[in-house]
Amino acid sequence: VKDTTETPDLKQCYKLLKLTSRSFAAVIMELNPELRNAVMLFYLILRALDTVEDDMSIAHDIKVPLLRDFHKKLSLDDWSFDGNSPDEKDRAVLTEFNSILHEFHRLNREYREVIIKITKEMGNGMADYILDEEFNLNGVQTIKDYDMYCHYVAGLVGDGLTHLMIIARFASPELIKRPELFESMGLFLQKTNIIRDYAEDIEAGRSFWPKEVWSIYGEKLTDFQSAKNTKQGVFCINHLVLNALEHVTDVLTYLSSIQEQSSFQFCAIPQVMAIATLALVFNNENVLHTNVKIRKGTTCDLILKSRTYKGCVDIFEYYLRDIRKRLNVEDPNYLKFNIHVAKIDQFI
Ligand SMILES: COc1cccc([C@H]2O[C@H](CC(=O)N[C@@H](CC(=O)O)C(=O)O)C(=O)N(CC(C)(C)C)c3ccc(Cl)cc32)c1OC
Repeated sequence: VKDTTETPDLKQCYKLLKLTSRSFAAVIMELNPELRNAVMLFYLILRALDTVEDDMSIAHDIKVPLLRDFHKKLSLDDWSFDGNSPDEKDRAVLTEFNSILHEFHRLNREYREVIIKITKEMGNGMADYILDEEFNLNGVQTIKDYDMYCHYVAGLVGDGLTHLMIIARFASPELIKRPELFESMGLFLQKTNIIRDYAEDIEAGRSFWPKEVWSIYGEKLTDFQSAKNTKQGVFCINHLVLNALEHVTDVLTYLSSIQEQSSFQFCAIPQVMAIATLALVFNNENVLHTNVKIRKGTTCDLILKSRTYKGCVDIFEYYLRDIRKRLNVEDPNYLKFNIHVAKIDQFI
């Protein structure tokens, strides 16, 4: 019989989850008990990895091996790390890592193997980027580099979660043969975040917009912040939105393969938030100066409507039409947009 007692460690883990991301934590809490702890622990381990990577006070010769070997910490009974990440909620995940480890060892072996495998690949991907001089100096170059970067930070998460759901028998094993589908689940979310976070990232001295795209519209990535380049900046946003929309058919195909209600909602909610965010950033010059967010009321509607597959398709259809209506004839992307959105319409 499954031991479902709430140990003090498990309570501590859920406290950490609520601390790290209120809204998404609620979605994880709704998951079927068979999957809830595995996903919660996977989420916290990923946050711990992110916190190490983001902690600028850790010297490279410490950080690189720590990231590459992070998956080996998951085999220890006790381990924690006193970082100096600016954010208290992120620091806690590392200082309280013992609770995560104790609960991790109570997971079904197959779940643990998936989480260890993804943690290893992501940790090594992060370490490679830290050592990649060209990436640190000039940022993301080609669209291929853009997709690869998003693979390491987000595609791998889609990979891991898909395998956890298949082990739990909540998703069709057919998905294993379609890695491009779970890759798109990650890339659609990450590309939406990268487009939306332009102003915040430039402020932090970085951006992940690929040079192959932004160099069509400007000399330097920071150019779009000055008023005279606003129009070019908006065309660049639209080009990146069009690139992200290429993942829509994969996302909808993936969602149609999830067979358990709480897992379906867990997967659907971030995707419908992302399409609503893409519609918000499309043709929106505010993105060049601030972090735009969809309204709370919209979020509630999306969560309710995304409970069924048809509801999700309706949401995507609504926002794709909305974007198409606002296409600007002088936008160089005009023709490509129309062709692509029409293709998605056929799919839907
Ligand atoms: C099949 O794949 C998925 C199915 C369901 C959810 C997610 C994905 O959704 C959240 C949703 C989330 O975390 N939303 C935030 C809002 C925000 O960050 O803007 C929130 O609601 O707080 C998200 O954004 N990321 C982060 C990455 C995109 C880097 C993977 C994420 C990080 C860890 C986990 Cl375990 C899961 C996810 C999936 O991952 C692709």
